[in-house]
Amino acid sequence: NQHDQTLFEERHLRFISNLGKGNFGIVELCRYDPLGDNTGEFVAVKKLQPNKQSTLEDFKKEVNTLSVFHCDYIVKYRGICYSTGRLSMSLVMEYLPCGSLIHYLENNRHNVNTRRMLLFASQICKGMECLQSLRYVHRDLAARNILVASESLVKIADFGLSKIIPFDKEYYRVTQPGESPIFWYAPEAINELKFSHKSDVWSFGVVLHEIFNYCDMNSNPKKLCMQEIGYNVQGPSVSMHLANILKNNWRLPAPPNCPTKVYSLMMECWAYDFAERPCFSSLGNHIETIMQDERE
Ligand SMILES: C[C@H](Nc1nc(-c2c[nH]c3ncc(Cl)cc23)ncc1F)C(=O)NCC(F)(F)F
Repeated sequence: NQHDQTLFEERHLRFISNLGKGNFGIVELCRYDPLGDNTGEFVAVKKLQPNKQSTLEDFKKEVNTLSVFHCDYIVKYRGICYSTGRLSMSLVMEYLPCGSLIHYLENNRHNVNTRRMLLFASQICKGMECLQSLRYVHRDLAARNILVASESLVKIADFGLSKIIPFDKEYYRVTQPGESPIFWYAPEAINELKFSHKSDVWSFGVVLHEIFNYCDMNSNPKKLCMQEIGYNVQGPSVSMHLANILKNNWRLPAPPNCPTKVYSLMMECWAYDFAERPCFSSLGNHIETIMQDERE
């Protein structure tokens, strides 16, 4: 709740480097060093940049979201830092030195086997079950938004686009598309801007595809979809072309050496009708069954 919010004093936050730009704003690597002797811990600080899409209120919602999540598979929120004059605020999170799953898989292809990939996938499922239990839809589930905590633990991050589904509905409809990651979007999200736990399941299928492609940038979802659509198609009509090929049952092709059972799991996540897609709990169980069969 609001009262046990851990407050970080801006004067003790020492900027080290920029980690990247997220849905809400930039994330910096800082050392929180109240003793001033460089013994303080590293933290990831997300600076809010209120723009047309996101306001301070939305940001406070993200803060509250993260603060109630006590899940091993969701990046840990540490507290907030009000900047001088309280004009803006920053979200302080744990810093995971291994970085995003894209970075990790690109650089560790040789020592990540099928079992390890399936372990990561089952952890993402568990993190999504946590989110779902609080009626949150992530809306930007992608390998770039998964953090690697260790060689056997990953965590979901970047809730900048996440929304709470209203209690009287099963989906959340956004007003403006913004710069959306449409290649990770379910058809109903592309066509009607409708987001639900089942549209997150579709995106999970795309994350599974990324993992089994070792996040190889030459065969990432955007590249493969644009190859199918045709590079001469530009701008807003891309989403219409993407919706069409999905309607005509085109799907991302099986990654090289991807086990048949894993590819059919992706295909289940990409059922055109969201009611036919599995839920995260059954996905998690299915993945653990495949893990047992995978004698590595
Ligand atoms: C916008 C920020 N971008 C980046 N973050 C980090 C990062 C390393 N270690 C980290 N530890 C805690 C956090 Cl919150 C981020 C990082 N590395 C490269 C980035 F481009 C981000 O949040 N990306 C989502 C996700 F966290 F999943 F990678």
